[in-house]
Amino acid sequence: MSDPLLEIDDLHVYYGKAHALKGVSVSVERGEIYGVIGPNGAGKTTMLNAVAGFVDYEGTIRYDGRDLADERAQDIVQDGLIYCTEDRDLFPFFSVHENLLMGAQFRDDREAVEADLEMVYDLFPRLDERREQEAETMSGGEQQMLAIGRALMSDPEMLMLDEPTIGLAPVIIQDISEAIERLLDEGLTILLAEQNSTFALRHAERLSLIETGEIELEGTASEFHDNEYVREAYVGVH
Ligand SMILES: Nc1ncnc2c1ncn2[C@@H]1O[C@H](COP(=O)(O)OP(=O)(O)OP(=O)(O)O)[C@@H](O)[C@H]1O
Repeated sequence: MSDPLLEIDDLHVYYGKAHALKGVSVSVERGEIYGVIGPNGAGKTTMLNAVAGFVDYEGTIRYDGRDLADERAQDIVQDGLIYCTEDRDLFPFFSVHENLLMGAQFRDDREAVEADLEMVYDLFPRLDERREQEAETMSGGEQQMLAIGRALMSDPEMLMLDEPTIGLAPVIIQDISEAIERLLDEGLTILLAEQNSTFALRHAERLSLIETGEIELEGTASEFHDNEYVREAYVGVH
């Protein structure tokens, strides 16, 4: 039975005269990972930015039944929707531990926050080994893990991830893959924007392909695998 947590309907975004998103509709079911793939400049980040309220949009975005046009960014986080941007937005001079605590800034239950800290350290042992290290001195992969860990510290119901594998070594991508699978097992809902189609197809149950601001294809992972155009243009299997 359909139980959408996030519903994006007929989304349009303009940057001046440029029409960056041209009527995009996506529905993310509770507990699933939904992938959005597409080339540079397709509009993936713009879509996530619209959901986060970072850009003006036309159309409707509903989270858990509520119209996000009526909510402020802080309310969205407190309602369980968190966004891990491509820039990661860490506090560079704060330690790993301090960055993680910043993720919990809207929470009151100290015991639950402590438990989630341990959950994040268990999920990412590389962070556990670097609790006191300043974020700016960490590798790109460690920073990505920290950004995901910090997002998890808000105790989200839904996580939006923008290009979490960009520029990362396969061994680090594997660590992030395993973390994502564990989080899905625990019931987290994920909206994943990725140019790395192999990674997106490995995890996502359903996907959309966006090109120049429009959804060109929508379907299940196996439908994407079977699609010759997707294989040739995005997965590199000829
Ligand atoms: N702030 C902005 N002002 C003007 N144009 C923008 C702005 N942000 C994005 N764009 C344009 O909107 C289009 C979609 O960009 P977007 O960043 O959403 O694509 P993307 O699919 O996330 O690409 P990438 O994978 O390279 O991040 C691009 O043509 C981009 O140049």
